[in-house]
Amino acid sequence: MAPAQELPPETEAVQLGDAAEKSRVTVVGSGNWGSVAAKLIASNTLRLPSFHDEVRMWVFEEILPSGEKLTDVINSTNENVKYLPGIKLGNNVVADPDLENAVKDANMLVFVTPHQFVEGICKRLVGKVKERVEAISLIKGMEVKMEGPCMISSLISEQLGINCCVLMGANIANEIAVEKFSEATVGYRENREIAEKWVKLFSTPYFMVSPVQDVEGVELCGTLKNVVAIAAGFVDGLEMGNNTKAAIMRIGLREMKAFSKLLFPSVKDTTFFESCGVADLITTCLGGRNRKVAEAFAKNGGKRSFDELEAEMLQGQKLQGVSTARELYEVLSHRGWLELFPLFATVHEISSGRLLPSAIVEYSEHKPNFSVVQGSAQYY
Ligand SMILES: NC(=O)C1=CN([C@@H]2O[C@H](COP(=O)(O)OP(=O)(O)OC[C@H]3O[C@@H](n4cnc5c(N)ncnc54)[C@H](O)[C@@H]3O)[C@@H](O)[C@H]2O)C=CC1
Ligand SMILES: O=C(CO)COP(=O)(O)O
Repeated sequence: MAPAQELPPETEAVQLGDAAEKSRVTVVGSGNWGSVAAKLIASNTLRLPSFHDEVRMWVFEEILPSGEKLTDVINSTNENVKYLPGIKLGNNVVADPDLENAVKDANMLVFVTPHQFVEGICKRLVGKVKERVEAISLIKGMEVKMEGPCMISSLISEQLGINCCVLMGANIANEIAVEKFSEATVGYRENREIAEKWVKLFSTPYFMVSPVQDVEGVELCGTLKNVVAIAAGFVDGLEMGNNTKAAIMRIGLREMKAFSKLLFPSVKDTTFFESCGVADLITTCLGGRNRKVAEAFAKNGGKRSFDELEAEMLQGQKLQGVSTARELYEVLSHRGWLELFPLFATVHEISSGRLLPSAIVEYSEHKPNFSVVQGSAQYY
């Protein structure tokens, strides 16, 4: 591959922009990916005249074993010592434990927390954000409501009354933190100009971002691949080898595509070939946290719970795949789709203790066999 090129400077019109027009960015979240996102953004706000230098980062406050507050340590060392140790975030990143204060001046909000916390955060933000704020979600997950599944970007949009794009991709945070080359996809609904602004805010020579007009497709890719990664981890824990894992990834990708299109017929086939699709599926099944903890779960024969393993192995970082599998299962049962998605369904049945990890490749009643289902379902 050709060496990464320097990014072009902003156009003269943007450079001459009045200071009042500059955008202020706040990152809502400061976990492993949240901290890397703040670092990426902070390198660009310093470089690009259309943004204020400072990047606020809302921190869910916690007390470290040393007795110090995480926020204080981030601000004095410029490192998130708990979730991204050893990496300088940039002196223009300011950690703020006060959610309202962190967002009040922002006109660009980057949401990047584990998905289970977003609804509570949005409730606290109602009426507290600026009027014409733009948002982007880096969160991989969904909520299930009485009315059906609700993507996180829609939840943010609906609760706060603001537009919300998404950024997803093959983005293991620790690799991007040390500036190894990777790609990402920005999903947007209608406004290409806003999408381009997000692309500009995130792009660096080692982080190449492309816009795609398919917000649901991009977000569902990022969400569903975490369930496939749990299946890949089971296969690793059972030492079933590369062919089996490749089969799981292939079947998983087909289920991702089928489910996405059933839910949103507008989802584009081409989205699955972007970084948010097949590339994210591969990297997560090879090197992600969901895979790692699912491997340990299978090695223990399902006798130690995911919660216990997550706490022990990830030390505060959160898995998304197990809860997404549960949420997905609710949708599949409610709509009578369980038989169409045997891989998704089996992941939940194993992770909730109803089946043994070996069931991931076994015959069962609702799973006649994977190939029959693939051949017959019109949705594939
Ligand atoms: N880490 C990675 O490599 C990548 C993660 N993502 C996605 O980004 C999202 C955020 O993940 P990470 O930044 O890695 O977080 P993480 O997994 O490091 O999660 C821990 C974060 O949750 C916070 N937290 C704990 N309890 C909380 C509460 N009650 N309310 C609010 N926050 C609380 C912690 O303070 C910490 O900031 C997830 O949806 C994940 O799937 C996406 C791409 C890569
Ligand atoms: O989404 C990710 C990479 O793109 C990270 O996946 P894990 O949460 O499994 O580490």
